[in-house]
Amino acid sequence: MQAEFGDVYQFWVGPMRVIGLCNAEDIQHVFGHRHIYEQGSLYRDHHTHFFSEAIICNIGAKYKRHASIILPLFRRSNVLDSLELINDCTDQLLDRWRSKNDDPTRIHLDIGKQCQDLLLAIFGLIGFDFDLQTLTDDDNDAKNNKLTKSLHEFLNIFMMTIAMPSIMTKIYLKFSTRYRQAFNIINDYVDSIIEQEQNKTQESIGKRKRNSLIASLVYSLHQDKKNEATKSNDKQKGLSRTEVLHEILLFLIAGYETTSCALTWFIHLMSKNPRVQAKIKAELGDNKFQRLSIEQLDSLDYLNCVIQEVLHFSSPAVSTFRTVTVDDRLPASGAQLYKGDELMINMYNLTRDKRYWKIDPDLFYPERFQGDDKDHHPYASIPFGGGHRQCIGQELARLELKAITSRLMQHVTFRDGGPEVNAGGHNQTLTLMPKNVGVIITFD
Ligand code: HEM
Repeated sequence: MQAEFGDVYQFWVGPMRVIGLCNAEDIQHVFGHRHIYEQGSLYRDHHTHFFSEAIICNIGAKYKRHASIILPLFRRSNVLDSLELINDCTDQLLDRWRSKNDDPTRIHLDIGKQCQDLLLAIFGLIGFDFDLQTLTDDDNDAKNNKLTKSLHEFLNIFMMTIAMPSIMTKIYLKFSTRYRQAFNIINDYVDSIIEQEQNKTQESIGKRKRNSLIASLVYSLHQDKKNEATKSNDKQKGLSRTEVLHEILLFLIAGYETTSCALTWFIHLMSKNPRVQAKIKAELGDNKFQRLSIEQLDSLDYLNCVIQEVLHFSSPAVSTFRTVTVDDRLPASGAQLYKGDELMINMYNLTRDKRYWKIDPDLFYPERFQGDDKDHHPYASIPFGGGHRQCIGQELARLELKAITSRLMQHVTFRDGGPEVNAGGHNQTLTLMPKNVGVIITFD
């Protein structure tokens, strides 16, 4: 669309005017003015079909109530405590690979699923103190596949219904047995997660509520449901059971899908770029197998650039939305916006826009962030969005990616499985997932 219509173009979704934005200057303005630009209603409306009470669908007082409970848990200081757990789970994945290492030429075609299993296991434990058993179970075990398959099904239906009018989505979800089955399985897991937490003493929940998502959610459950329901959103405190359920459902999906997508890209890109892999291993130096501390991870500058480049080169999220709440004019393009307009912020286009990158943006080249592109426009690479509705989980995602990739690079080398099976390309689901990934895993 940008190639044909320029940096700012419009189209209509029913009666709603949607404006596509592709220039960093206007996008910076949008993200910098939270009183004018609110969470996109196209974004919210669709999510509402799946978890209407979760933070992603909320604005105003309701958003603030949910944010006050959830946001503090995802600050960097809280997230850092999860390092050991991330290492434990990564070691489990390495053990799984080791146990299948009988044939050193085997091409692994299920890297995407392996990454999802890992990230789900990690998020289950970090977010919910709950072992989702996606790593401990054997590949063919029905139980393991049940949850990952149901989450997949849920996401596929989420994507399939994106282009449908709202009423059609409603009808589809009401009558689809595929959706019902997936939803019921996920719901059973969510119920078990809540039940496990509720079985703990109030004292224990109270103590952990500052650094455990599930303890915080369960601690905030309304004691007097009827009384709370009569209050307006700005007077209410805590969350209803449905709100807790929807938050868990949202986080179960948001907590693994995007990060596992980035990790799958990392593995694919490493297999295609032995030079980059060798440089990461050289940076790890003598720290061959020992677990790294936060300080050691922070000192890995080159790996940091690689992760930045993976998120930049193959940004898991391609766009996000904002709704205009007051008439405004965009500073760079001069486009006039009116209350009720919807903005589509094209994050992916920015990453490929030659105006913002001195080194060819179509090249996977981590060194760009150490050299010519070090001082790039701050809004030319925004994998986590921006402004007050930017990604809640970005500190956790960055820690996960750095801890997992450094641990993998301490133990294995990824090699190209061949031009066809490892051809890359992408499938657009909720994220931009790599399509053909086939790598050989060699233990160093
Ligand atoms: C590489 C990993 C990730 C990427 C690329 C990513 C990307 C994004 C993007 C682009 C947005 C929209 C931001 C905006 O509109 O400005 C978003 C929102 C969100 N993300 Fe992430 N995300 C990642 C990981 C996570 C994780 C690990 C979690 C959970 C722990 C998470 C939870 C959320 C939530 C709850 C929102 C909605 C925020 C709101 O509505 O205020 N994300 N993410």
